[in-house]
Amino acid sequence: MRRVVAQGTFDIIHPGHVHYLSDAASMGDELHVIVARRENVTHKEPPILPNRQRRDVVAALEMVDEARVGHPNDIFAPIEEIDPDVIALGYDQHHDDAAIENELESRGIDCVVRRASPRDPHYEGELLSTGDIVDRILEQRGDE
Ligand SMILES: Cc1cc2nc3c(=O)[nH]c(=O)nc-3n(C[C@H](O)[C@H](O)[C@H](O)COP(=O)(O)O)c2cc1C
Ligand SMILES: Nc1ncnc2c1ncn2[C@@H]1O[C@H](COP(=O)(O)OP(=O)(O)OP(=O)(O)O)[C@@H](O)[C@H]1O
Repeated sequence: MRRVVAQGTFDIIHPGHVHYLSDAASMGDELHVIVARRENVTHKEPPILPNRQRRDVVAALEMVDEARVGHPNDIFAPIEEIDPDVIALGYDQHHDDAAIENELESRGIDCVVRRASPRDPHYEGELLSTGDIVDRILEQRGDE
């Protein structure tokens, strides 16, 4: 049973997330998703929605076998628990593949690090980024 791990913030779910998770799922037999805790999202605006709500929506997606809110301070704790064969990074995720591979090796976890592919808009106006969705909400509802 080839286990794949995917991860992210997954604030407002959109087709880009669906593409990423489908891509990750195709890399093995079982897809486990780690949903970033709000306090660990420091490289951009923090998510709007609660950890639990973001996890619940990800868990409901058909290609996801299991989803969990990540560890508060050791991002490799869930990796040790899941013991994946593949970690599928998102096409634009800010992580350093080599650094993750080194950490996996130092923890004795036999797992490859791969990158998923990007999903570009299929039509005018399709929004495939949470940040862009929030911007559009602010534009259209911001002054209510
Ligand atoms: C291998 C791996 C393990 C992770 N484990 C956790 C974790 O245990 N807890 C957590 O809050 N975030 C975890 N994350 C998510 C990161 O904290 C980061 O917030 C996330 O990758 C943001 O990606 P995004 O900008 O695409 O949403 C993990 C990420 C990776 C790549
Ligand atoms: N359009 C897309 N195509 C492919 N993968 C995507 C796309 N959008 C997001 N992802 C992937 O989904 C995962 C989670 O993304 P995240 O929760 O950061 O949402 P986001 O839409 O990328 O947010 P933002 O654009 O505000 O940074 C990341 O690995 C990211 O690479």
